[in-house]
Amino acid sequence: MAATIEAVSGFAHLTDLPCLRLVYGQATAVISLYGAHVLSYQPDGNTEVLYLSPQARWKDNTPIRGGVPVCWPWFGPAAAEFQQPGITRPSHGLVRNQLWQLKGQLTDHSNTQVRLGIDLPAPAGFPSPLNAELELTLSADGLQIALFAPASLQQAALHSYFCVQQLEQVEVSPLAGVYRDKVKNENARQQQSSLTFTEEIDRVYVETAEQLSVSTGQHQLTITQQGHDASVLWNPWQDKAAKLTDLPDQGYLDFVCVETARLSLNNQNPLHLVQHIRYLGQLV
Ligand SMILES: O=P(O)(O)OC[C@H]1O[C@H](O)[C@H](O)[C@@H](O)[C@@H]1O
Repeated sequence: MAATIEAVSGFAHLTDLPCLRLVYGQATAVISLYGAHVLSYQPDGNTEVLYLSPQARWKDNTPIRGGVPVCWPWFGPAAAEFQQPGITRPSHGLVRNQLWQLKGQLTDHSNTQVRLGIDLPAPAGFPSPLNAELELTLSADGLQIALFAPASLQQAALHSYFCVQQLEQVEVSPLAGVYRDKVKNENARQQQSSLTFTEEIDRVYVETAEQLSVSTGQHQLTITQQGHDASVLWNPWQDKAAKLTDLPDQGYLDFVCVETARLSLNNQNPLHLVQHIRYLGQLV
């Protein structure tokens, strides 16, 4: 069983991007040191599970559009608790556009694993420096992404973009119950157990399950989550996609985001947020 880790320069059109390529048997994954951002997961050597925008950029502090962005220590626009007068806080925290360091690597008969870390000086208004680690594990059982940080006021999300073949056939389940609808700016309740995509979707499901199934139209995935208190489901649809300069106008047809998130500001325990992606093969 091949199990290797190799430093590579560049992935897809993102030339010069410092990356690590993990191999375990037939499965491969690529993670960029910029953002500790997983860019690719191919469970069988030729099926790509993650979407990467062909217009994604990484220079000039731009976060990469696609893959699995790491949102930390806040999610979305910074809540009042993270604000400081006179300082503009970027969307989704501070680490999507930072270079992380390789802290450890391991290959053995059961998996291929890397650990990246980041240490940032205390931003204005924060009581102490910020540090986090991301562990990526590729095995016969799938790809696991785990984000760790010490106890503090924080939010986090593993903001995965999944490739889809036919958006109108995509279903994510179970996703019933209460959700925050960020498009309509209201709270709502979903009766049916699966979500389909027929309009702009930006929803925070707070009664989310430990395991979600994603049917992409051609493939079946399961997403197992730990340490989360919400799942965020996102597709920008036509009008918003047209405004995103790092996404082709029709790019919204090619992905859905299923994000494992910890959003409650009341929870100040250490962060241990996990998303485990399993590819179950082609739909028959
Ligand atoms: O454009 P970005 O900062 O990467 O954010 C992309 C999207 O991320 C999440 O899904 C949020 O819920 C959306 O409101 C946001 O539009």
